[in-house]
Amino acid sequence: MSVRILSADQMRWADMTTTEAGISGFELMDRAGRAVADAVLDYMPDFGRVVIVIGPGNNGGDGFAAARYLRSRRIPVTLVMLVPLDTLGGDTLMHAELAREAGAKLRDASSDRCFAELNRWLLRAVMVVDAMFGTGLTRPLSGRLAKAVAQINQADRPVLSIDIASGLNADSGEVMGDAVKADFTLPVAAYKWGYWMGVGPEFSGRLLPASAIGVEDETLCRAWAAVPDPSVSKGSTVLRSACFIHSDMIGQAWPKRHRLSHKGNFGRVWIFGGSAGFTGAPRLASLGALAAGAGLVSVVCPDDVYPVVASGSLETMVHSQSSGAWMREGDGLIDQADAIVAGPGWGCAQTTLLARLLDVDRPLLLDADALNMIAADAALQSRVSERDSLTVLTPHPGEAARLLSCTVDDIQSDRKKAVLKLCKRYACWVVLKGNETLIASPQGDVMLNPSGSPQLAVAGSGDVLAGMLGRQLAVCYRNDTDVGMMLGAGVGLHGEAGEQNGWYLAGELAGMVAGLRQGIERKHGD
Ligand SMILES: NC(=O)C1=CN([C@@H]2O[C@H](COP(=O)(O)OP(=O)(O)OC[C@H]3O[C@@H](n4cnc5c(N)ncnc54)[C@H](OP(=O)(O)O)[C@@H]3O)[C@@H](O)[C@H]2O)[C@@H](O)CC1
Ligand SMILES: Nc1ncnc2c1ncn2[C@@H]1O[C@H](COP(=O)(O)OP(=O)(O)O)[C@@H](O)[C@H]1O
Ligand SMILES: [K+]
Repeated sequence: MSVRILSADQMRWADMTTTEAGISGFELMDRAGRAVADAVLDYMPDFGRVVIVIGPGNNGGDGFAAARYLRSRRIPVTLVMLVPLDTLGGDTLMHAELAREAGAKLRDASSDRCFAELNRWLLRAVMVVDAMFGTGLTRPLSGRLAKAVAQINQADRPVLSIDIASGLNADSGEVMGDAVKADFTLPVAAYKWGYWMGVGPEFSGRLLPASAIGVEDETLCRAWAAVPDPSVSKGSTVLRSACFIHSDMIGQAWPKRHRLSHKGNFGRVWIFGGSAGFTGAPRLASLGALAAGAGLVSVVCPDDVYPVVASGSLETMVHSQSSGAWMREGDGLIDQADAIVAGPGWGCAQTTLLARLLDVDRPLLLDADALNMIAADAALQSRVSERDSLTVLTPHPGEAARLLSCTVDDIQSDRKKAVLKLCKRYACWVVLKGNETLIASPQGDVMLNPSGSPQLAVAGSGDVLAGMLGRQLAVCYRNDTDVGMMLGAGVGLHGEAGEQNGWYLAGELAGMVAGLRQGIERKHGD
């Protein structure tokens, strides 16, 4: 299954490259149509008529091809055309003819006189296939085409959209005039950003696995370099690759534990955080690190909150900042750290200590107040971008806006652009949190996390994530594991835990994470 995410132009380039390599447009359409028919057969609620609404481009061609495959399974099919047949392209016309020969009814709804045909057939459908527009939508829908979308949405039938819900911009997830509210979207060959950007998730319904139509993975990967991503601007890192986080990636991060393993094998995470009024944050981060499987977790907190943090932490070692033992030159305890997390609940009066941590040659995750201090201090900003060791920033949209001196709306209106800008500005890994968290490497490799839930919008869930990712970085440091895979798996598991029922406190979220993680580790033994 492909997990690549492409822009509309990149997809067009990949389609074209594939046809130049010898697979005809007709054949690609045919394979897409077969995948659509299979998906319809999987999800149609009952045996009955399938109505396929055909638009002016190749998306409609996929619809005609699907009709033939559905007919071969004796499904009654009506093809309702929103443009005259004789205006369609050659491959599409050939598929239209084959669909007719296979017994599909072709009905014209391309003029005001016969537009009522659309509603007449929609009312007789058990399922509707939206083959109006795919990646070729260039302007807002208007007139009859917009009316057709409204009628499909009003018909209250299950809708499967081919490639993308018609009317949704495949890159930005914006609605162009109006858009079909799909129950299912079947991506053709690869995923498009529009499913997740903007209001895309509200229109895409359930995303099915991308159909393999013969566009090679290598071609999809070359498309990023061949065609610039629309989000790339002067101030941002160039997007080099894009995929979404999937269960295989999550599985790889937690191999089976060796029978003779001990806590020293599973990474030591050091967490710097806590301040008066915010004593829970470093504790939640430490729970996150332990839940993700860290062997040893230490917390360093300001002296005034030391008794509170220490007394609430059974499983972690707690040091006060002034005790000094943890950061002696040469043999200080900090030398034992495999990764450092700084920021949860720390307050903004820790710039001196933060500057010292930036000098420690260990993977460093900067969260919460560490990010706020950096946003307000040009000297710290330079030190972040000049660091040689692995550095990860984990801002939520508010922190991201401070780091880029812009508004939250600027961040949220193009999150992909924002994450690439943060990479460029700070020359490090960035995890831009929120619905559909984005991770980007300094080289421009972007991962999108499709899991998660608004359940996660609760105080402390980000602290749990910071600790979890601290553990992931510790494993990278010890075992030289792929950083993108480890961060992606951490974010993915956090999202999956957030989707579970049975928790509402961030501490309980850590418990959910631990349960899922242990399940993955044990599964590797089966
Ligand atoms: N390429 C391939 O080999 C393969 C492609 N595949 C499939 O094809 C889809 C992409 O096909 P596509 O490029 O033809 O785009 P699609 O969205 O169907 O229609 C574009 C047409 O709509 C028109 N148009 C645009 N906006 C409009 C508006 N607001 N109102 C009215 N008209 C508007 C536009 O006209 P123009 O802008 O030129 O005036 C053009 O005529 C892709 O998503 C996948 O499903 C697969 O079969 C695999 C192989
Ligand atoms: N609506 C949402 N959908 C999915 N995930 C969300 C949503 N809201 C928040 N989250 C996730 O919850 C976490 C919240 O982190 P953050 O804002 O730093 O919270 P806190 O500072 O309280 O710990 C992040 O991982 C974020 O991606
Ligand atoms: K469509």
